[in-house]
Amino acid sequence: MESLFGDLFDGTDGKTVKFADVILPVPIPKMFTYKIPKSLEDGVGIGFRVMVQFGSKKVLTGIIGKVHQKPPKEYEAKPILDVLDSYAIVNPLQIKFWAWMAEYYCCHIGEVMNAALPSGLKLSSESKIQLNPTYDTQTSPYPLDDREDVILQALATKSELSYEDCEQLLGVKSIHGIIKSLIIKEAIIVFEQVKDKYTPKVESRIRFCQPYVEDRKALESLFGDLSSKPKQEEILLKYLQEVPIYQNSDLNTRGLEKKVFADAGLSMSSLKTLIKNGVLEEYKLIISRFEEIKGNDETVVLSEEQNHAIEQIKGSFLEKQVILLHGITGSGKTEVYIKLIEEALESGSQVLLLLPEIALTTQIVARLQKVFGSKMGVYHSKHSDNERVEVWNGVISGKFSFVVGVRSSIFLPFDSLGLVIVDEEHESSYKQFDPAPRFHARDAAIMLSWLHQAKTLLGSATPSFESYYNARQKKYGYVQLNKRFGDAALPEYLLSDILVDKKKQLLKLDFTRIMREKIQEALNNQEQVLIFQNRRGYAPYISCEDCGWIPECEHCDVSLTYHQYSEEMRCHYCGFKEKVPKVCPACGSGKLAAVGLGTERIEESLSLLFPKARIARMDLDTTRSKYGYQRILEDFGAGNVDILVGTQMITKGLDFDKVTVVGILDADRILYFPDFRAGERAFQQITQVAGRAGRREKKGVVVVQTRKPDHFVFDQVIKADYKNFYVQDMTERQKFFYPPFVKLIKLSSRHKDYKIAEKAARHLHNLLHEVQVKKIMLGPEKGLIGKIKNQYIFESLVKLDKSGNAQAIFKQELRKILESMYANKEFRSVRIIVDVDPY
Ligand SMILES: Nc1ncnc2c1ncn2[C@@H]1O[C@H](COP(=O)(O)OP(=O)(O)OP(=O)(O)O)[C@@H](O)[C@H]1O
Ligand SMILES: [Zn+2]
Repeated sequence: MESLFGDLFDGTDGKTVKFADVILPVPIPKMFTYKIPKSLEDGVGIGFRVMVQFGSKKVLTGIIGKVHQKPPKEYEAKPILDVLDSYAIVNPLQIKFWAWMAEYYCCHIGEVMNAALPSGLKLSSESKIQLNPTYDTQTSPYPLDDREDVILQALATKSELSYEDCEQLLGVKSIHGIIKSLIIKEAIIVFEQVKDKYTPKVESRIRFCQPYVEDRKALESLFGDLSSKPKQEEILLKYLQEVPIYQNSDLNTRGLEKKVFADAGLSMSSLKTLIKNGVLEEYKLIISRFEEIKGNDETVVLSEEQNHAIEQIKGSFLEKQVILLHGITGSGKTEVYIKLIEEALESGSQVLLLLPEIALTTQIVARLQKVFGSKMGVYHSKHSDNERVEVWNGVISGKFSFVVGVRSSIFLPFDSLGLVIVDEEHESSYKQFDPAPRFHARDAAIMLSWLHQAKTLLGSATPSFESYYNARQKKYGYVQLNKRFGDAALPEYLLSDILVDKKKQLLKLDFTRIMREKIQEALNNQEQVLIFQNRRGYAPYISCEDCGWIPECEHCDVSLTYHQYSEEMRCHYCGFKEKVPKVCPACGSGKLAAVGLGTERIEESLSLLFPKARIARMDLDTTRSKYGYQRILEDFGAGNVDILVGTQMITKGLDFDKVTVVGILDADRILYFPDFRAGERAFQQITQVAGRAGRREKKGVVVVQTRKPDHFVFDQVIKADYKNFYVQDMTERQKFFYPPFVKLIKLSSRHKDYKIAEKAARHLHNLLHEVQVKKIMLGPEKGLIGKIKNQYIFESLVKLDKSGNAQAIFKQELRKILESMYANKEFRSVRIIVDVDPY
């Protein structure tokens, strides 16, 4: 073992040894210190991926978060085994950002790293075995059994075997027992082989061998030689036609895609001969997965309002870091963003535009691509892992100075952001609920932007109340766009009372008379209709008309949703599926009926009510494929569909000129949601769907079906009186201690044993109660859904005072309490989930 002295000083030059704190993908809330071996010292720094030994058996890959000269106190640092990169794939600003996120959202920095890196950059390691060089069959005190012998013999000829190889070799399902025995007998050694998961896309290309490029005479005589071989001649002529090296010999370097020859119907065997004879050569080129797109300078003339808003924004940015752009639906916010993005790019900064869900905003992306072309990277979940790595690397190399993306794009390796825009900033899809980090991308983006000393613009027609509150408190700047672009009018609302129509027997297949009339009118005029219902499947549930039995998920505390198309009932929480029973399992009655409305059922009803109309549906079930959304929206945009039924997916940012009627089938579902933000969400959702109607010359109509037409939310939505609604709602929130007046933290304890889950929740609650800061604590009680995937859930809610350092103290204590709980044998198997800002 090395002496302490030898640990600090390496070799004879007396220089201090360097250490690296490495972020590892393990659920332990800290970084781990390793020694940087002299041989690697020049090749590493913050942001490099390294391999290290973790524990006694495992080899893990992590990222260096810090380099320093302090050896760890509690343990002796092991050396870094290897460095995987020749440049830092993560920059110091990102590490700062990760650290902030772990701190704020009370999670581990390793979890943040996991969320941040595209999986193509994460390394997978695979366990392999090799012969232990010190092992000798003759002298070993432990005899091997037959199966162990087979493995050892195989290792004598092959230097390594994977677990899978061994399983195949012996024809067994699980090899672990045998491997363990071989390790104990010291016959083999297990090691991890790291595989880099990203594979660049390569293209086969053809070009002339250099002598023919340099020497024109050689080329001419070559054609002479080939005059009796027309097929080979054809190939060369095709090449020269596409790559005129006579005019510019440099062109040969890039050559021609091999596929071109095949596409032209030329002989592939002649091509092979030319390569064999040293005339042409084949080589591989790494190419981008993204098509080259040229921006065109299509000039849009901004309206007076838009210009005015831009001036105000620029003025306000002189004083404020964050500005809220409150522009009504259809007011033309996109063009305002474009102008600001152009200016930021011209000044040499990077720009990030966040959208709630790219797949749904294909329209905006298409518009932006026209302006910014290949400067713009697009980053979202429907991209493959390899495509994501290319965007990541493109940001590092400078290829993409502007990125449009969903919430995970805040993790891209930007180093000089100048502007961050968050479009539809009120959208709940910016919040990541599971797994940790449970962050809100808008809030995190503001922090990111601050770290870069950049500006943030939040845009929405229906701002979140937090952002509006911050604007009214003058913490944010505030700019409005109060008119629709091109003088389009806001739509008219018609409230249609479901109960009245029911009584008068005017309700047909869940559609009220007014709703049916308005749809018919639109169809007669060759206009389009959007129908909104935030529930997919056929019906929320099935019920027995005789005994009231309702089928429930075996693993979760929820009823199963009926999907008629596949004739099954599914759990939307865990994916559990079951065929619909023929008779009620409780009472044997055959009267099982579907209750409630899902998008599938609405689609069916519409086809019965309007047999001539072309109807499409857009929800999670119809958009699972990569281009699912795009296809439906393109079809709708091209006028191939008259009525589009959908969930909240159809509310976001859609801009279609022929939509004149929007129908909301069951507004009460939106109104009565058990959450302190129910009112705010209802106002936002109704205004947003409605905002899809009448975005051009013709005024739109919004038909809202409800059992409560005099609910106060409707009144405010119709008057488009955002401010008044906000003021009323805020009075309530202040009275009952809800955000933005307090900070909310939700803690849930999950366990498969009901009693243990409950006990842990109580224990945690009591410990937190002791923390000496101003707060209110609720619970612990059974979660709104008491069981998910066989885990019972108990929740506590903490309302923290926002002033002073209550938050910091509380989070610090919380961390200690969690550690003590994990150290407690009784609660070790309980999953405790901390959710900061759980909304
Ligand atoms: N200066 C302009 N010149 C021509 N067309 C414009 C201009 N500004 C906006 N438009 C058009 O007006 C329509 C509405 O604009 P946009 O989609 O940007 O609205 P928005 O503010 O994002 O609305 P929402 O919040 O409803 O998504 C679009 O069709 C857009 O192309
Ligand atoms: Zn379930």
